Amino acid sequence: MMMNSLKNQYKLPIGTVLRGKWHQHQYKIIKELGFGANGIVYLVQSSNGYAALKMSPNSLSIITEVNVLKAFSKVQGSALGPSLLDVDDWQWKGELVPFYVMEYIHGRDLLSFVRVKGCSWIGVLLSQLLSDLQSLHEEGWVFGDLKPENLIVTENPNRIRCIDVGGTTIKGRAIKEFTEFFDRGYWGLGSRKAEPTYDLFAVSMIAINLAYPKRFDKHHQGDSLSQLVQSIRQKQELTKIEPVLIKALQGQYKSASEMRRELLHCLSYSRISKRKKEKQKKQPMNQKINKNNTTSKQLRKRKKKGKKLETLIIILTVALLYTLYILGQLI
Ligand SMILES: Nc1ncnc2c1ncn2[C@@H]1O[C@H](COP(=O)(O)OP(=O)(O)OP(=O)(O)O)[C@@H](O)[C@H]1O
Repeated sequence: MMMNSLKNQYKLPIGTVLRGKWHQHQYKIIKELGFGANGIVYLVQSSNGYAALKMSPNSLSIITEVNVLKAFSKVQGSALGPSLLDVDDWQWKGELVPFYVMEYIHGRDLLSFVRVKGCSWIGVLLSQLLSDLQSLHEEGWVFGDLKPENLIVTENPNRIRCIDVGGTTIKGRAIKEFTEFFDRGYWGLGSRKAEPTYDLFAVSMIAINLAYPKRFDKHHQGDSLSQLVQSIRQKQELTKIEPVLIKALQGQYKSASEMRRELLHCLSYSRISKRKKEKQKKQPMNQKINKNNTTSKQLRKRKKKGKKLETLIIILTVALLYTLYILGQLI
C-alpha cells in the first residue's frame, strides 16, 4: 500500500485543473478512483472526455508502467490493458509530479460482477482473459499480478479488462509484483519466474476466488495441491471445469490458448449433459401423459362397447315384442 503520507500529499480537491508541463493538455479532477503501492488514480475530464490519470512520486514506476502500456498497445486485438493517452509532468508546489493518462475503464470489478450476474459468467470471462493472455505471452510478456481487483468487466459488451499493469514482467525475469493467494510460489507449486504457466496458475486461482470470495489461507500441514483440489471439488460452479483448473495449478498447460480450448470443451460438455439431465427429468412426465392418453382411449373404447350393447338389447327387445305380437295374432 502506498504510504498514507504520500496519499495525502497527492490528495487533490475535486475540480482541480492540472496542465501538463510538456504537452500542455488540461485535466480536471472529477473524483479519486483509488490508490495503491505505486500511486493515486483520478477520474479526470479531458478535452476528449473522461480518462484515468495516475500520478506517483516514483517516476521510475510511472516510466515502467508507461512502457508496459505502450507494449500492450502493440498487442493486436488485445483489450487487456487501458490504452495510453498522454505522459507528462505537472508543475505543482515547486516540484514536478510525473503522471500518465489512460483510457478510463468503466465497469464492475470481477468479484462484484460475478456476485451480481451469477457464476455462469465465470467460464466466459476466463476464456476472454485467456485469449488476451495468449496475445500478451506471444509478445514476450507475463502479466504477473493477476487478481480480481485488477480486472474490470465492462458493460455492453461485457468484456474483461485489466487496470493495473504494474506487475507485467518480461518473460524469463523474476515476477515483479504478486499477491500471495494468486502466487504459485506462495502455494509451493512453482517458481516466481515470469513464464506463461505463472499467469495460468493465477487464472485458476481467480476461478477459485470467485467461488470463495473471502479467499482462504494455506494449510500448514498436508500438500497445498490437495487443499486446492478439495476446494474446487466443494463448489459446483468449479467442478464443471475441474480438470482444467487442476491442470493449470500443476503448470501442465503449454499456452493460454491450450487452456482456453480445454475450458471451452469442458463448458460445452457440461451444457450438453445439463440438457440431457433436463430431458431425463421431463421423461416421466411424458410417460404420465402417455399413460393418461391410454386411459382416455380405453374409456372411449369402453363407452363405444357400452353403446353397442345398448343397441343390441333394444333390437332384441323389439324383436321379442314383435315375435310375441305375431304369436298373439296367430293364436
Ligand atoms: N484505467 C482505469 N480505469 C478505471 N479505474 C482505474 C484505472 N486505473 C486504475 N483505476 C482504479 O484505481 C485503483 C488504483 O490503481 P492501481 O491499482 O493502478 O494503483 P497501484 O498503485 O498500481 O495499485 P497496486 O498497489 O495494486 O499496485 C484501481 O484499483 C482502480 O479502482
